[in-house]
This record gives sequence, structure tokens and C-alpha cells, in this order.
Amino acid sequence: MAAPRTLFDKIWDAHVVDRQEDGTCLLYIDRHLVHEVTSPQAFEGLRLAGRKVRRPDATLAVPDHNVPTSNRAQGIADEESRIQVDTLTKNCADFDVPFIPMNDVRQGIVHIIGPEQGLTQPGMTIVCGDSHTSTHGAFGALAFGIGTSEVEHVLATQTLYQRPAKNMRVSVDGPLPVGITSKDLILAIIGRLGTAGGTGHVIEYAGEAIRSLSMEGRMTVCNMSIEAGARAGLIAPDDTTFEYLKGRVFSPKGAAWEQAVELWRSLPSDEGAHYDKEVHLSASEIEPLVTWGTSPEDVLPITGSIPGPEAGRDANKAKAIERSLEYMGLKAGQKLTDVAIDKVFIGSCTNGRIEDLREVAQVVEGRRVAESVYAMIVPGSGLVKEQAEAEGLDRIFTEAGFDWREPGCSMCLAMNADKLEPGERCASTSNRNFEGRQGPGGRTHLMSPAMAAAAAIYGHLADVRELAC
Ligand SMILES: CC(C)[C@H](C(=O)O)[C@@H](O)C(=O)O
Ligand code: SF4
Repeated sequence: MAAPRTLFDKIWDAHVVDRQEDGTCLLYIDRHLVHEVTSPQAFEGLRLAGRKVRRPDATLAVPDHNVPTSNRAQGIADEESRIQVDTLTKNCADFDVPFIPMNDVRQGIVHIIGPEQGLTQPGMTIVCGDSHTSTHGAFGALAFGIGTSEVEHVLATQTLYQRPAKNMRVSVDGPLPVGITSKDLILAIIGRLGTAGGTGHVIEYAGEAIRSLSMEGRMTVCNMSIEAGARAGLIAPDDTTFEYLKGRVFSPKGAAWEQAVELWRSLPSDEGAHYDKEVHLSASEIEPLVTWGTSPEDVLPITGSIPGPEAGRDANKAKAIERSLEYMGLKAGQKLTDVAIDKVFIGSCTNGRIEDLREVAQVVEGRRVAESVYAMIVPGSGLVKEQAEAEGLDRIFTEAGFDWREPGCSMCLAMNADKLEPGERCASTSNRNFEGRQGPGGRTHLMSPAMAAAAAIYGHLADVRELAC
């Protein structure tokens, strides 16, 4: 009998083209997603070398980081952003790469549209010049971010050199308590592992709480694997996965579908497979979480208070806490629910899907955004926007005082017109709270869509369980 293998081992083994003596492998890449930020030099490299794109049919490009989220008919006002998007448009035309333009209904954040179009499938290797490519691991695909020189390598050869990662399994045991979301779950995992806990590993998420998540919830979890330092996140494909994929534009059809599902069913890790690291969490202990500092590991239950430097496990962490408190304008001992906010951002590749928007609508229906708050909702794609409007969610949002925008990365990072002003504090459903992430001097608190909605209503960080309808 062959040795039992993990899901990661199986995908890896199936894609090795060549193995070098030091263990480095040349991997075949099934899908390559491209956006405007990390691709210009890669295309330029091809041009200079007189090379073509090896498999345009396995490649898809879309602008997302630099697109405006309002007044699109007028084009892109900011010159730098316009050049970025125009360059991608021209490169895709020159190299015959399938391209979704800004004003196409399928446009959106690259990690939202891959799954939406059925391009993301179990067992595949998927890369993109973007760290949150880990999102696609929710389908049991080995998906990871790459740098611009690697983007060029994949465009030219459809392969990539990689060193094998270690296997880690994070099991979340027991059912998720009512009102606890996939975002709380991944924030709890990052709080436990720390931002370096996953270094060198691919994390496979397992356990009852993970199995019970929808595909969208699983994407939220895998999306933030990179925030725990991991190379990628994975969830074993199952009936939930197959149901999501059935009938999508790029999903296999007819007999090919049956064959694909049969293959996909063989992917989950074998009984007794070896993991280099195992971590267990109990779902029943997870509460609605928010970050208070400038690292995604700085998580606390909303019922908690801001820590002081003495909470640091060593002198370095104590210093980091001190610096975070200063940057965030917070005082040790302050109750989280006493922290007033200026803005709310609901969107991003972590939480810009239809289920996230339904979660928000449930909380805000019939309520009003606090006078002191500006709140925006940015759907992750044009199709998410269309679906939300078909369900009447946009009316619930605008009647509550939210701004309803066009799809894109928006205020997840300050690469477009949506930014925080220095000193402004934001309740955000995105994935990074680094200094300046949402604009120079801006202060970010990460949380679930439901919690961001509650913060918008109260005007301060708040426990969504108090608003439970
Ligand atoms: C711009 C891009 C390279 C970057 C990433 O790699 O993740 C961005 O998407 C982010 O979220 O910080
Ligand atoms: S939404 Fe945010 S995290 Fe996702 S790709 Fe865009 S900038 Fe990166």
C-alpha cells in the first residue's frame, strides 16, 4: 500500500514536472489569474524576450485594485490608476489574454471572480501575483500568491519552481455557536497561531465547524491564511463544493462533470496522513472578534478591553503593543465597545460576496447608520452587485444610510480614490490592519460583516449579538 497522503501532497505530486536534487520542483500551473498591479513588468519581460503567453486559455485578467467605485462612466480620474488599468488592457490585447474590462458586469476582485466563473476547481494549482490567492484553497485547490518575476515565468511557461511546503492541520471542533461567522473563526485561528505561526506551511482546515461552512464562508477562512504566515490554505472538497461549482461558466459539463467529481472525491487527505503540525480549536469558545492593533493577530472578543504592554509575551511584543496603541490612538484598559468609529468599509476579497451582504442586510434592515459615521458597501464583483440588487439588498442599505458602490478592492487598500484620512478610524471587513493600509494615518479594526454593520449603527465598536433580530 502506498503511504497515506494529505490533500496538499496529492495536488503537489500530480503537478510535478521535474524534481531537483535539493527538493525544488517545477510545478505545472492549471490557472493563472492576473491583475493590473503585479503584471506590467511581467508582460514587459515577455515583450523584450520576444515570447508569447504559453496558455492564454488558462489565464484570466481583470482590473480590481485601481478601479474607482463610483462614477465609472467618466473613466478613471487618477492618472496613475488610469495608466495601470490601461496598461493591463493593452497587454491583454497584445498577448491574447482573456480580459474582463472595468465596465463589464463580470468585473470584480480577482479572488471573487475566479470561483464565481467556475475557474477555480478542486485539485488544481492556481497562482496570481497577489497574496490573497489563498482564497481559492476553499475548493481544495493549491492556490498561492507569486511575485512579478514568477508571473512572467508562468505566463511564458505555465510552470513554476517551488519548494514543497510543510503540512499543518487546523481543526475547529464542534458546531459554530449561533451568530458566530467564518470571519470570527479565521480571526480566532490567526489570534491563536500568530502572524508567523503558519510560516513554511500549507494549512488544511478541518473539523465540524469548517465542514459546516458554505463555500463563501470557506473562502473567507482560506483568504486570511496568508495573515497567519502560511503559504496557502486548503479545505477538502465535498458535496458543498460540487454543488457550488455545478453549472458555472467554466465548470465541466455532462460526462466531463461526472468524471471530474469522481476525481475530486479522491482528493481529501487519507486516513493516517502525516501533518508536521496539528492545532485544535474549540468552536464553542469563539466569540465575535475585532482587532485592536496593527497586526491581524491582535484580536480580542468584542466584550474585551484594550491590552497594555504587559500583555506582550516578550519585550519585543510589549514594544509592539505600545507602538500599536499610539498609532491606533487607544489607551490600555479602554473597553472595545467604547471605541468610536468614523467610517465603515464592507467589502474586499475576504467579505465582499453575496452571503456577506445578506448578513449585513439582516442587521441593518429598518435601522440607520449613526450620524457621525460614513459607511460604504462595495460588492466584490458586478455579479454580486446584480444579485444583491435582485434581492433588494441595495434598497435596505441605502435606506439605512449606506453608500452602495461599484465593485473593486476599494478601501481595503489605498490604491484608488477610497481612502481613510489621517487619524480616521474604520470598522472594516477586509483582511489587513497594517499602519497606513487604508490610507496614511488611517486606523483599521478588522471584523465580520455583521459586526461592521453593528458598528455602523451604533457609531462605535459593538456586539452584534445585542442587535440580534
Ligand atoms: C497589490 C497586491 C500585490 C497585494 C497583495 O499581494 O496581496 C494586495 O492585493 C494586498 O491585499 O495587499
Ligand atoms: S480586496 Fe484587498 S486583499 Fe483582496 S486583492 Fe484587493 S487589495 Fe488585496
